[in-house]
Amino acid sequence: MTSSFLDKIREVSKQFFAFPMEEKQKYSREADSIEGYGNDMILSDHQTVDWTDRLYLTISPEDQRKIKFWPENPKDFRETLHEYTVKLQETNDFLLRAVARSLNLEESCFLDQYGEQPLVTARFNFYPPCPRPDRILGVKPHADASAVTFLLQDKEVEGLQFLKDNEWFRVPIIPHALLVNVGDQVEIMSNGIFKSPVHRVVTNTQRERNTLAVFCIPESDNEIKPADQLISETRPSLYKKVKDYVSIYFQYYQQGKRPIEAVKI
Ligand SMILES: O=C(O)CCC(=O)C(=O)O
Ligand SMILES: [Fe+2]
Repeated sequence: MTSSFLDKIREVSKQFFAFPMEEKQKYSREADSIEGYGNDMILSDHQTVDWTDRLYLTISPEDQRKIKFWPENPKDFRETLHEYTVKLQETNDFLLRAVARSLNLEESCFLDQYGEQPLVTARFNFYPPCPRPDRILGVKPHADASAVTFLLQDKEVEGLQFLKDNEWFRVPIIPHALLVNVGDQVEIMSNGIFKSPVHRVVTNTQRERNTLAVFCIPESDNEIKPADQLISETRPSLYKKVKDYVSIYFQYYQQGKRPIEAVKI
């Protein structure tokens, strides 16, 4: 992907969030559904709400797209998103084959667990300036439910941080790079060799921030599990077999718990 193409995606997402509220609200999500434009979903009385506007869209399988939520403006939004995610799916496949090879496994052993019809979703994140960054997060600490996440960061404004050894580390801006994040499902499939890291987004008082996360997720009917070759007497299976991990995930996430704990043995 060329850097001008990455800039183009940033541009269309910025343009969308810059429209007046009436325009964006044409794509508003329904109260109990994640898909569409809106704020953080409220799933629990105990949750903290993230300081963010989002546009959440299903990309693949194509027959599951809800096109009524895909912005008509800017004019090239739909086409650009489609083109971007086609490329990302190729990147996802390439990457998972390489990861398998790096562990001396059959090349397709992770990809096979995606099933015939993997799910690809996109989350456009818009973080407005926030009066109380000392108390309010753009996204609360979480690890991703996906197998793999591709994040296109803002070119000018930082905000993402990863947790390691109880300390938060900031992610620098590399304008022409995508950040690839291992999600919980690769942690499970790799029997914990690849860890799904906890991350959060901090806010700032001065500048808005735009990012786009694309999540690659195994088909929900497909069972995922640690690859057989990664289980041995010395390294037993650390995770249960699981279907539709994303549903389990959401129940835990909004209560501030780590969903992967639910599938650990
Ligand atoms: O906006 C970011 O930098 C990260 C967003 C994120 O973690 C997510 O959408 O899962
Ligand atoms: Fe995330």
